[in-house]
Amino acid sequence: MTVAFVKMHGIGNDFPVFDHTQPGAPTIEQIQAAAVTLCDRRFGIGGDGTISILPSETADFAMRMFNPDGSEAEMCGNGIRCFAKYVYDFGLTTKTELSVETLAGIMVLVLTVEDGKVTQVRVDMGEPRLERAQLPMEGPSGTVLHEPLKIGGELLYITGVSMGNPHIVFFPEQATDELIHRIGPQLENHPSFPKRTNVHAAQVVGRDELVMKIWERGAGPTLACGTGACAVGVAAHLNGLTGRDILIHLPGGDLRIQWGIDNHVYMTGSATLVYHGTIEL
Ligand SMILES: N[C@@H](CCC[C@H](N)C(=O)O)C(=O)O
Repeated sequence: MTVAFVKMHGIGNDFPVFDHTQPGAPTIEQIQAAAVTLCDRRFGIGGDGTISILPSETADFAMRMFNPDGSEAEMCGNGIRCFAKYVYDFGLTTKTELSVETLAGIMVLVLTVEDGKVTQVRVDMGEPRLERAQLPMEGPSGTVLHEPLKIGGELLYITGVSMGNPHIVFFPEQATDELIHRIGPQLENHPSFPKRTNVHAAQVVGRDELVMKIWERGAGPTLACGTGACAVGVAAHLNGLTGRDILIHLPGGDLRIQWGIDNHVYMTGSATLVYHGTIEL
């Protein structure tokens, strides 16, 4: 079967995007079964996960996301901005405020349109979930705030934030590639996390600015993680390191993260179309 897709990215976090609203589109089960190959950078299209656009009974659209290891993620922050650009730019909607059903709940998106194309998307990512059981992480009830954890003889102080998907954040003096490549896989697969976890090393630059390095569950090191940037923003404020409105420099670009007094986290950033293609499934 020949399947149409577009390749998109949100500050370097890249995805083959499949539109299941079109006649002749693959089923979601076919994309799930093929996710490992589709995301392979040598044997497939290549990507940090697949994004699927589906109809919804409770929102304007529904989104599903599969990681390069074939596991399904509850939510994808960079992916949902690409999703918004696709549905507007390709005429699936004329709305500039959209609701999108995800496994982490319904997200509300506000699109900035210039010359008929979406350039920026602001996403209401909902409330951060701070209870240990909501991550989930083994251990006593309560939050996971600046909690000591030994990883391979190294003592880390971790903060746990779920944005519907699990994130562990720590704050080294220098957030280097070497550090995240070493710590990331150990924390992702640590027995404390029954659903594994995304991992972020965040370096404070100022009260409203951070640099972060990323290790994604099911994907490894990536150039950006939108839900991860939200988790870093929340964790930094909870640890008294920043205010509630911050600019985060990720390896692939910048995201603005605002943790509102309504307790919702707002993420603003770009989305880019790279190319159209077809592939044999
Ligand atoms: N890149 C994403 C997150 C994708 C899912 C993640 N790997 C997980 O398994 O939770 C983002 O931009 O949020």
